[in-house]
Amino acid sequence: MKTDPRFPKLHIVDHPLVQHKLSTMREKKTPSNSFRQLLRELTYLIGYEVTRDLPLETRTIDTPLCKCKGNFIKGKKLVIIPILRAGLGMSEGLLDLMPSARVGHIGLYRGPDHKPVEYLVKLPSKLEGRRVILCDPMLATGNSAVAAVDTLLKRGVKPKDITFVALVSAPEGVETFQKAHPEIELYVASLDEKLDKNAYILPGLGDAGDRVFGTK
Ligand SMILES: O=P(O)(O)OC[C@H]1O[C@H](OP(=O)(O)OP(=O)(O)O)[C@H](O)[C@@H]1O
Ligand SMILES: O=c1cc[nH]c(=O)[nH]1
Ligand SMILES: [Mg+2]
Repeated sequence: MKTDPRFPKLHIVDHPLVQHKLSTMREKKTPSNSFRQLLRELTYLIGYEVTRDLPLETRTIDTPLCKCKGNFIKGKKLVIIPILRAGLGMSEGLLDLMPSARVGHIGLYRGPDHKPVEYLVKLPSKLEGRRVILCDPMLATGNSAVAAVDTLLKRGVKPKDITFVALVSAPEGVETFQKAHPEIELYVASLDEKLDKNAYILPGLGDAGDRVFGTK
């Protein structure tokens, strides 16, 4: 994993498998079905690092041969929250890793001036004290990520319990996010170069939602 001296909470998962799969996703010739599958596989690889600090508890179990101690993920249920639409491509992968997690949804799209417009919030009750993994493949201006976290904070989630997971990020967006929410850890597969004049990430991979769902 790499870090960047400008962004203390940013973790860049740059494993060779991650770089290979992400580069394939960036290619414009990659069709939606492969794009979706790669996004899911990349989420496993990034998710492996995101969940590295999950607490374990020990129970005695019976193997076919004897008793032994087994370690299991401990504690209150995790909550996975995709930012719709594109985040759905990552929440599926996270759920494969943690099938008993609860799932919430926050629907946002980038409206005029790249300001996020919220159109859906459906969250599990009693979010307080739960560990939340918020996911969205793209962190461009950072405005959508900031707005999604604001929504969670209003529901009583503490910043220390939130982790944000993305695939591709722009320095402008990481800066905005870390200014707004300096306590929150960010995991990405890549910190790209910059935003273009339409606030798309360069080199990026285009519009993630459209590529996941084949809408353009
Ligand atoms: O950092 P930002 O500048 O806010 O941009 C990132 C947001 O833009 C994309 O969503 P989009 O608005 O395209 O919605 P979609 O997922 O429905 O396509 C992406 O999935 C993020 O949610
Ligand atoms: O490059 C970008 C920026 C925002 N949203 C995307 O899907 N892609
Ligand atoms: Mg989109």
